Formats: sequence, C-alpha cells, structure tokens
Amino acid sequence: MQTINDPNEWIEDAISKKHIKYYKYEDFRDVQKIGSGNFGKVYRANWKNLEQYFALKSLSNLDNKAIKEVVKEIEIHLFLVLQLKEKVKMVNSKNIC
Ligand SMILES: Nc1ncnc2c1ncn2[C@@H]1O[C@H](COP(=O)(O)OP(=O)(O)OP(=O)(O)O)[C@@H](O)[C@H]1O
Repeated sequence: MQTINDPNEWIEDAISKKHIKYYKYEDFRDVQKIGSGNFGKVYRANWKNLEQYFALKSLSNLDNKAIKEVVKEIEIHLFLVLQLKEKVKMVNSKNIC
C-alpha cells in the first residue's frame, strides 16, 4: 500500500496534473447538509447558474485513510461514467443501423 507523506501536497499535485478537477467553493450556492459518513459531512449544492445539484463532501480529517477513500470514490465514479459512455455508444450504433 502506497504511503502518502503529505495529503495536502498529494491533493495539490493531483489537481495540477488534472487528475482532480478544482472547483472554487465560492462558486457553489444553496449549500444544504444532506448526510454524514465516516469521513465527514455531505452537502447538496448548485454550481454557478446551473439548476442541477452537486454533492459536496467535506473531509473532517485529511489523512492517508481519507485520501485513499477519495481516490476509491473517484475510481468508482470514473468506472460508472465509462460504463455509461459505452452504453450510449451501443444505443447510438443500434439507431444508425
Ligand atoms: N452523491 C450523493 N447524492 C445524494 N446523497 C449523498 C451523496 N453522497 C452521499 N450522500 C448522502 O450522505 C451520506 C454519507 O455519505 P458518505 O459517502 O460520506 O458516507 P457513506 O458512503 O454512507 O459511508 P462511508 O463514510 O463509510 O463511506 C450518505 O449515506 C447519503 O445519505
């Protein structure tokens, strides 16, 4: 298991390499708490002028364990997005034939 020496540095590095997209907190509005988990609280919010809701997660303690949880969640999201894109491609190719 890889050890992360400085979680803040790890996050900054992931953002600069564009592995993680950075959103300014001030661009979110109508932030409302919707739940809490082992790593912190979860809020729903709108971003900029979009009506769509986003889930914001605040980590109460940014340590190695929390970072690994963040990475795991990003991997799950990426996997689901890729699966969805494949399904859309399949539907589109069926419609073309
Ligand atoms: N994307 C989301 N949309 C709506 N509600 C969410 C979303 N993510 C989290 N929640 C709510 O916040 C709660 C806590 O979520 P969170 O992911 O922090 O913890 P968990 O998955 O329940 O447990 P753990 O802390 O062990 O990962 C969830 O149970 C759910 O009610």
